[in-house]
Amino acid sequence: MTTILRTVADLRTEVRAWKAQGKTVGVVPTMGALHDGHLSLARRARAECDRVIVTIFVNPMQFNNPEDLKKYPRTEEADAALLRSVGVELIFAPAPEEVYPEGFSTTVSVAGVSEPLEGKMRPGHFDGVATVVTKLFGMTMADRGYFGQKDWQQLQVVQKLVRDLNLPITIVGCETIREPDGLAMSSRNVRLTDAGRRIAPVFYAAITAAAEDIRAGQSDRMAIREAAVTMRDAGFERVEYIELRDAETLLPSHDPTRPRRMLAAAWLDGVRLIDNIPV
Ligand SMILES: Nc1ncnc2c1ncn2[C@@H]1O[C@H](COP(=O)(O)OP(=O)(O)OP(=O)(O)O)[C@@H](O)[C@H]1O
Ligand SMILES: CC(C)(CO)[C@@H](O)C(=O)[O-]
Ligand code: BAL
Repeated sequence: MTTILRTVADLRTEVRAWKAQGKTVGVVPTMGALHDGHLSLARRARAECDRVIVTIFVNPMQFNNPEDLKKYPRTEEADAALLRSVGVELIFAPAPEEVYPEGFSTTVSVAGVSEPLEGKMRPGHFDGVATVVTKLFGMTMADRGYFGQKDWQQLQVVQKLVRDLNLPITIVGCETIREPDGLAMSSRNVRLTDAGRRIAPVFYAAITAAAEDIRAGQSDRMAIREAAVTMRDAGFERVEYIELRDAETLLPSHDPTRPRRMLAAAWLDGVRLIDNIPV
């Protein structure tokens, strides 16, 4: 059975009872509109923890664009059915007032890793993510937290905040789940037109080709420029960034002995898509 709870008090009562029985608890934070990417996180949590909580909360604090917040897909009934099929015990779906009651005034801000790339393009976004994730960890008292590599920078921000604040939770980064044509699954993909959906796989193909060229010895700058041209020629309105970075700090990296990551963001059909791959 999958229970839906809406208040922190009810959630705490349930989790305290589990903990008293010595059960381990996994949490999968989401904003809903669930797809196979989310479900892969829930399945991994299911395999590794005695009890699984999926949180569904479209967090206003992390949206720097009010239109994006308004248009964010909300499909709670379908989400609950999917989570039931995975065997998730509890859905925590609070109202904004429950998470941010009158007078709420704390911000968690992770300096450094939050600043480039998504942080630069979406000012305030990672403060919103770091604050809500810290709250969700406190509310759920989970032992393990599951996050997708699709949001690579977010995963690094969360790992850093857990280390810096000594939070008693282990973060598990899960592989990006893709459509058969390579497009990374994302809740925002439903906003693409049919024509846009046909163009979208060029994103992953272009950054994959660039990563291969860099590994084969081509200059970073040249390989990245070619990827951007390929995407624009295919019909992407705008390539916001394609960057090769240190996989953990996200600082520019020209040291091939350290793990590196290519991260990118681009607009198609007025929808902002992101993706990343190891190099
Ligand atoms: N394709 C995917 N593969 C693996 N994990 C994913 C995938 N898509 C999302 N996730 C992870 O699921 C969690 C919740 O993400 P979120 O609810 O924002 O979904 P989303 O599809 O990324 O939506 P958005 O359109 O906001 O990017 C995050 O940890 C995210 O990294
Ligand atoms: C982690 C998260 C649920 C926090 O709101 C969100 O940023 C997301 O869905 O990736
Ligand atoms: N998937 C990361 C959350 C966001 O785009 O707001």
